[in-house]
Amino acid sequence: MTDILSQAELEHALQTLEGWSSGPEQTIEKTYTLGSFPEAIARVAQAAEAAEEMQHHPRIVIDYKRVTLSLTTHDAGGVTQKDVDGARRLEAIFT
Ligand SMILES: C[C@H](O)[C@H](O)[C@H]1CNC2=NC(N)=NC(=O)C2=N1
Repeated sequence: MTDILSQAELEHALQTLEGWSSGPEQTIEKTYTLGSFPEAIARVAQAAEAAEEMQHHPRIVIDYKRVTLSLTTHDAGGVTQKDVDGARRLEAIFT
C-alpha cells in the first residue's frame, strides 16, 4: 500500500503544485474557475477519463464555472504520492 506523506513531504509536494493546498479531512484540493459552465463540464469529462486511467478519482464539486477537485487515498487514510501525482495530472487538464 502507498504510505501517507509526512507533513514535511506534503508541504514539499504542495510547493510544486501551483494553487493546491491541504483541505479538510486529509485531502489536497484546488478550485479552478473556467471560462463558462460548458467549459467546466468539458474539463470535468477529461478529468474523469484521466481518473479512470489512473484508477485514482478526485472528489469533484461543480459550482457553475468553478470546479473544486480534492484528492485523498482512502486505503491509506490520508494524502499519498498517488494524490500528488493525480493532482499534477489534473492540473495539466485544468490549466
Ligand atoms: C481498487 C481501486 O484502485 C481503489 O478503490 C481506488 C479507486 N480510486 C481511488 N481514488 C482515490 N482518490 N482514492 C482512493 O483511495 C481510490 N481508490
